[in-house]
Amino acid sequence: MSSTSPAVAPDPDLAAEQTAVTDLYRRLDAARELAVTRFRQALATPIINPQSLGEREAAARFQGQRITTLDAADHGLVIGRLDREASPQPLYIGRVGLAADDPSGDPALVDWRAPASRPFYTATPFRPEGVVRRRHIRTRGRAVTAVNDEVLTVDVEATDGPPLTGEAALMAALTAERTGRMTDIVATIQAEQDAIIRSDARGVLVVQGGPGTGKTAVALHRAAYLLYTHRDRLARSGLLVVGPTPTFLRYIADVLPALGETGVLLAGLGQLRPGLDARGHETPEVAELKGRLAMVDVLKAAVRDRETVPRGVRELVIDGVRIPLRPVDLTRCRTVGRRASRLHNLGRPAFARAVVDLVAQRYADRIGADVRGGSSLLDQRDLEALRSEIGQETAVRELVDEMWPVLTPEQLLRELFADPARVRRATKGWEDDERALLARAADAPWTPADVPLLEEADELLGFDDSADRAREARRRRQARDEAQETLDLLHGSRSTDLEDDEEGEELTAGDLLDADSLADRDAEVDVRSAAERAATDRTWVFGHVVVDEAQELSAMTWRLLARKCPTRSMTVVGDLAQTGSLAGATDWGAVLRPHVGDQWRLAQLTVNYRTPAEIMAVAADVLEAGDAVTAPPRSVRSTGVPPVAEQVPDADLLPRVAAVTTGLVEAGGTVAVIVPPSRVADVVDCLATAFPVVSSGPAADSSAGPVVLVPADAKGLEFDSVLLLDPQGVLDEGVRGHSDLYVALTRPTQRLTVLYPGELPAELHRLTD
Ligand SMILES: Nc1ncnc2c1ncn2[C@@H]1O[C@H](COP(=O)(O)OP(=O)(O)OP(=O)(O)O)[C@@H](O)[C@H]1O
Repeated sequence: MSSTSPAVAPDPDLAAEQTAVTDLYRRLDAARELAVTRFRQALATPIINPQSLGEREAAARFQGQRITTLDAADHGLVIGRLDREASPQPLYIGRVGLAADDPSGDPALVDWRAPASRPFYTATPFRPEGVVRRRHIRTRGRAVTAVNDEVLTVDVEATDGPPLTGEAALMAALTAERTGRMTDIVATIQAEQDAIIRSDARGVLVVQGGPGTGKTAVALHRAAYLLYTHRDRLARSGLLVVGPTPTFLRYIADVLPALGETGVLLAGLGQLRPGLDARGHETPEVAELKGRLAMVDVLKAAVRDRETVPRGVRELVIDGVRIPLRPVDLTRCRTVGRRASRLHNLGRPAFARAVVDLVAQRYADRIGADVRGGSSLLDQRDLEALRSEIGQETAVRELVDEMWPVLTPEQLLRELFADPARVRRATKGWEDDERALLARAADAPWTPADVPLLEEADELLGFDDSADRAREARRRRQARDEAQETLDLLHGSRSTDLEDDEEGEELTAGDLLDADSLADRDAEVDVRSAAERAATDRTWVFGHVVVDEAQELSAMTWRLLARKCPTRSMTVVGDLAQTGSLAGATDWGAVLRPHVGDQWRLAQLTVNYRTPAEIMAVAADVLEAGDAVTAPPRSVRSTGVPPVAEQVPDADLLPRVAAVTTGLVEAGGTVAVIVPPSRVADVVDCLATAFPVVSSGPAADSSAGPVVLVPADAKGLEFDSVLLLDPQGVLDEGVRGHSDLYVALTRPTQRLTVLYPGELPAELHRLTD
């Protein structure tokens, strides 16, 4: 427990803080009014050319974002204050920065991410960092409801574990009912979390921590911190946050705007390919296989397999002339294509030209030979014309398409997985039962495990953008000509009597600009944010990537993320004890080595802010039984409410589930029923008769009613109450049963009930003791 003693401050303090908070809200309102005025002004700016349109859009966007940031800060604007040795004035800390009237002194409110705020999170009686007193200010709406002080200059004795910062405020936050959405922790960030949030942006930072240690919270606050401290760079390049499922992303989506950030792209594992939302299902074994790095070679082989040479001699008939093409000649054409580009689609034009040359030559030989007994009648110009005609011949085009089709990644994968013969050719040395796992109906929906494969295929295929480039070159030439005309007009119209008078020469647009830069200025300005552009551009490179529940990512997904972040500026958070997927990680070094070698650093979180000690003790037994490589986290609080286990005969199970769920709903807050996959349908049917809204699966929403989840879908989430049904089923049905049970047990913030038919698994003995 904390080494400082929280005390409820007397009323005069409350009144004084109310005055300060009211003043800060007045400044917030003024700042917002100013932003709204500027926003309107920006919209009213007349558009005289494309450039002014661009500028107008950019200004409106900037002010729009500022309004969003200020709006988000309205809730709980002020979080506390620091009284410092060096200054008679307190320093107020809040969700945004607000300027003071006197710009030479402290700001009226310091943004929680600014360096000056740091002691608010890190100062302790052992290391007060110049702070005499830290005051947490709690508010509801704009009213101050409590202030909690910590005096940091008192003598304290060392205690076990790290001291808590702002214990009273922290406990109030932790015991609050959950809403189904994550809230920010700006007011109560703890020192070990703060060190991670503000850690250097460079390199790969891995945050390993048990359930409820605030990994997700810390990752999101770090994202907000980096966007604040590296504004310019990240505004240009954007920041990607990767989470496991759409439900999880919805759960965290509110936090970043609440932290004042809008320029972040959130993506689930099925959404890492722009334009695709892959939600198909597949077995863990298939997902694991598709997640292996060996798939890179499979795809390479599959692409080469689409560059084929017919087995025997192929005869084309052109204008009645028979032209035999031998495999050896066509193989030579293929070699020309392969040498021209590493990428399949980009090699095709060279291949096609080689085929046309070959056919044209043979044709010329034939018609030349017919007339003059062997020597050609055609000169170079005739041959050129002939080539052009041959290139239009349907038979030639069909041959090119057959031997070297233009391929999209979707087409490559669809046709590969739907054809066992193709799979066999692309998987030399594989066992047949593994090959069989890759089989997929051509019209099956894409799954998250397909996403890195589609992206990899893109890397191998490339796309032929020569038509786009030609179009762009034409557009530029035209713009340049028009710009030159404008400049000529301007030049022609300037006064001639000043021509020789250097002193008094007037400058015209033509002196300052050349046609190219004028054409550039008129080019359309793309005013979308980095996140918006990144969402549609698969070649986008991010300035920083945050990965949550990172233990679930396959090797192929890591490869994809490494491509999207060549600077390797990444924050990776996860828990090896919770890995549920077969493709997931059991060792951070092994996962990261192919991409960064040993160039990554590890930070650990050890305190569980979610699960009460009574429940965590049960979860810790499961962790141990599963031969975990990690230690369980230490719970920060206990509720005095022990978890309950009840044996129920199978036949009575569903009615009992309905009754217990009703009791938990009545107790208040969010409720989840966590079940093994085989029981989902029955439990949903049963609860649907008792509650107006019951949701389940990746889209489940606990703010609307109880949710029924398998452990994989509950990952990362938390609920006030959890009913765990059939723990033995969870152990048996999961590919990593102990991880799944551990995840299920660590979701509640208040109450846990376990219902089991048959025997209680030995791991849970504590529940019956
Ligand atoms: N410093 C803090 N102040 C207040 N609440 C906190 C703090 N740190 C964490 N929490 C709360 O603890 C809960 C658990 O945090 P979070 O979900 O980030 O943990 P996690 O490590 O990601 O857990 P899991 O591994 O189960 O996904 C959340 O409700 C979060 O808001």
